[in-house]
Amino acid sequence: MGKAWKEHGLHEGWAGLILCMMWEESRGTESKWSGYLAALPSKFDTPMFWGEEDLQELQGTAVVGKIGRDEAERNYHEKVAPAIKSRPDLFPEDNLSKFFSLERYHIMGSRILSRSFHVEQWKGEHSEDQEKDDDSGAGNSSAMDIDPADGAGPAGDVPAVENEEADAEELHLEADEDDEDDEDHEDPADVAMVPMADMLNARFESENAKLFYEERELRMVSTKPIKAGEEIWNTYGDPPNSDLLRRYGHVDVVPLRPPLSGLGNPGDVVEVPADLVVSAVSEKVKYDLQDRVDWWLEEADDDVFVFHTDCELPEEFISFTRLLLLPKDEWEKTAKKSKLPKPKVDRDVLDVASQVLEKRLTDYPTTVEEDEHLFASDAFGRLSLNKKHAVIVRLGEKRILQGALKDVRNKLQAFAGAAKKRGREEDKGGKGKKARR
Ligand SMILES: C[S@@+](CC[C@H](N)C(=O)[O-])C[C@H]1O[C@@H](n2cnc3c(N)ncnc32)[C@H](O)[C@@H]1O
Repeated sequence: MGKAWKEHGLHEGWAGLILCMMWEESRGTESKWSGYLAALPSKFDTPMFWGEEDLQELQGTAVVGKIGRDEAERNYHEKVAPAIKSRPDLFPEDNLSKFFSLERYHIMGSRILSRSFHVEQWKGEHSEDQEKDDDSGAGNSSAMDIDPADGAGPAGDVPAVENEEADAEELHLEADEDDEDDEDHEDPADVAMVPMADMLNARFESENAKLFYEERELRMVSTKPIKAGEEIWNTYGDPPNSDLLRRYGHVDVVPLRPPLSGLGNPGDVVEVPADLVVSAVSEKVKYDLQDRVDWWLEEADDDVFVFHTDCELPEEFISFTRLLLLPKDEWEKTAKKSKLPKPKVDRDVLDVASQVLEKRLTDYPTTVEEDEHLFASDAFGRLSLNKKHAVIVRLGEKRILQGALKDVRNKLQAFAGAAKKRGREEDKGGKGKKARR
């Protein structure tokens, strides 16, 4: 890897890959990728390109904090623009506004975000052609040519394919990865554009084809019989709608499963920050919670709890809430043993959970009832695509919160009912004894 490449920080994150793609595009038909690049879209429905008014509609959802526009622009100004300026031989002045603008940078970034594959470590030898490419300087590199550092393992089960493919690895679209820690920390060698393989759409649990690669060959293989005229679906890892929208600009709307009903994405999630639990508990107890919080972050490292469409309280959420509620002596014992509290719900945990869920629901500008009503109305059909997507994403999150809240309230009622019954029995028992005395 060239020294200058590293000095400009182009070896980390996506900036270098984006610059390569912009450079290839600037070469027009001289680039061996020109046909491919010309077939890629330049318009995206992802929130990266939304105006302020549409973004407001996503308030409260996991999308808002993850768009990464500022970070991308910082990379452009701090890494890419200085690199471009330093090599007028590669990036001539009259090409700059057409091919190397900030706008083109965002477009290339979005092409990668929506179309790249996460590749396995390249174990084969480089062919002569590849070596030539590698040697020809920063602008001629590509993700497939770079020696990867630590390759990611294949995702999921390898479906039964013909014998000769037994050793093939699955190549999965980037969304399979938990990209919480964002693209900027990614090793660019793990990210590859794969022309043709990126033609396929995906829908929740609809996959009937998968991409495999052997040492020198990529193969898209059907994994189920596909009738003539049927769509061939790849998988993007069935992410929640918040991620589908952020990365691809579309959402999944299919039948939901109990306890939820209606249409949405069964892969949806909602994030609940641990801070909300700390606030709710601190209203109930007099002691300081900081030691417990610090201990939790050391031991479990979860500052956000992820709720799924089963609407259950996540085990980590219960364990953390119990930790904060432990009497002093038990907390000291727990800290000594370095063992997280068992995820067992009791009245106090449910009380806290109900407060937390109610509070989390107020992060959204509209209520779940308002969105359900809008989603089912004719007015929904008249909304712009962005607004429709925003309603579907935030409704999906709110349904989980509401489902979890309903379950918590039912359990609280059951506790209250059981306590009343116990009280009545004790009363009866007490009176009985008195009477006997
Ligand atoms: C890997 S590409 C798939 C090929 C794409 N259809 C194309 O024509 O270039 C991913 C993009 O396809 C579109 N897409 C994939 N699955 C979709 C779906 N279920 N509904 C709507 N759009 C979808 C989204 O725009 C997404 O950004």
